[in-house]
This record gives sequence, structure tokens and C-alpha cells, in this order.
Amino acid sequence: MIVPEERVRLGIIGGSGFYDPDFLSRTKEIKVYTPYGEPSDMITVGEVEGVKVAFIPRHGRGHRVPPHRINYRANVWALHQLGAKWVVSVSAVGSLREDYRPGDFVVPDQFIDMTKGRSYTFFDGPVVAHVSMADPFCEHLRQLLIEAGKAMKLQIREKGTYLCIEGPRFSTRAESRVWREVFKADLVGMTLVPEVNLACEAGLCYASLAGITDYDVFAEKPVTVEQVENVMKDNTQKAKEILRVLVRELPPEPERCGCCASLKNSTI
Ligand SMILES: CSC[C@H]1O[C@H](OP(=O)(O)O)[C@H](O)[C@@H]1O
Ligand SMILES: Nc1ncnc2[nH]cnc12
Repeated sequence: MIVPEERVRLGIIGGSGFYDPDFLSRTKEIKVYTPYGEPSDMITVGEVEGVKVAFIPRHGRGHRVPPHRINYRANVWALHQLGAKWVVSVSAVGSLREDYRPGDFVVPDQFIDMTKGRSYTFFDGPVVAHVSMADPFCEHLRQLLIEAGKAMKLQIREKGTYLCIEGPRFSTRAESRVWREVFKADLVGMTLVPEVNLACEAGLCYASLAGITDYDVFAEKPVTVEQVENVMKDNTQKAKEILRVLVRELPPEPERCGCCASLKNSTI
């Protein structure tokens, strides 16, 4: 195995519309080899406010990789290999409630998994692990993201349940009704799972920064890619600014959270 020399504090996974590492300075592109195959793209290592950061666009540059074909294991493994202890995952999501509006940000605190057949674990045997997912996100990192958003006077929602569908199609009206009324989810997207599970297994402090682009299919006009793209550009610029404010407060090592210890007592 080739272990990269670069060491970073923070890993950033860019979602739809977030492919350009232009918010980093002193950049270098590196190829990271993993036991799980190729990450979605080359990884850009650079600095934000003097802090070393690694950036990977989840769908690859130019959005070549659909949500169900993303090599989540390789992406998470690559960031872990680069020494990232903190990972922020940026996503475009649909809203399932009127008061969470396009242009708002949400830092989810829960998720529901409706995906169908992805590679969910690094522990495929003979070592078997069952990590706790009761509180799936790093609370420390969540709070730092919320504070960064508030400092920028953005509408940033402190809680939300992200329901992850398999995609690549959007939900039917009947499905969307179930997500809202039966499951009481707040957001819908296609990429959080299994990224979040894998980050937990890798002992990373992981949080999601979800930018709302649409009202899914319960609004008068159901969501389209065009609609997502219109809002996404603005959300991406705001997300980059939130990240810039975040790194100023990001400690070198996580201290007051349990996520990094989640593998303890999880293996059989
Ligand atoms: C282009 S709309 C659907 C697409 O956008 C979201 O991706 P990401 O979470 O990477 O921002 C959604 O999950 C779908 O993959
Ligand atoms: N309505 C929606 N459903 C699933 N993924 C999305 N990404 C952005 N909007 C979405």
C-alpha cells in the first residue's frame, strides 16, 4: 500500500455543484490509492486560513459519478489515509417541510437509510464490526458548523433528519409523502449513506452541511435538475464561506466527542 506523505487536519467532501477547490491556497493534486479502488477523483490538498485541508468532489469533477456508483469506501479511506480527523460533507438536498426553504442550510442530526445495495462497511469479514449509529454525526463538529453559519448571518437549521434514497431518480409523490408524513424526515438526498457509516467506522469526526435546493416533489412543481442547479451555485459559494469561518475555530485534534471512539466495543 502506498501511504501519501501529506497530512491534513480537515477533509471536505464536495457534493453536487461543489467541484472546484478554488477556496484552497497552495494546492497540490494527489492520487491516493486505496484497498477499495479509486476515489471519485484526484484529491486536492491545500490550505484554508493556514489549516491543511484535503478536498474531494464526491461525483468527480464535471459530475461524472452518479450517487449509486460513488466509491464511498475509497473516498473515506483516502481522507483517513491523509490524516484527516475531521470531515465535512457538503450536499444538495430537497426539503420535506415548508419552513426549511431553498437557500437555507441544515446541519442534520439524524438520518434514515432507504438506499438499496451499496457497500456499507469496511468490515466485510473476517473482522466483523457493529458500530453504534444512535447519534451518527460528530456533535462537536456540528456545533462548529452551526456557529460558523450563524456568524455569517445565514439561515442555518440546527437539526434535521436526512432521508437517503437510492437514486438516481427523484422520489415519487407517494414516496415523498411517506418520507414526510410517516417517517417525519426533514430532508431528502442520495449520498449521505454509506458515507456517514464509513466515516464512523474509520473513527472520523464527521458532519454534514446540507444546502437546500428544492421542495422535492410536494411543491406545485416537482423538483428538476434545472431547479437544483439554479440554487446550488449560490449555496456552494455560501458553503465555501462557512468552511472558511469553520477552520478558524477547528482544533487540531477532536477532544470532546465520542465518535472517534465508536469502534471500541464494536468488533466481534
Ligand atoms: C443534482 S440533484 C441530485 C444529486 O444532488 C445531491 O448530491 P450531493 O449530495 O452529492 O450534493 C443528491 O444527493 C443527488 O446525488
Ligand atoms: N429532492 C431531492 N431528492 C433527492 N436528492 C436531492 N438532491 C437535491 N434535491 C433532491
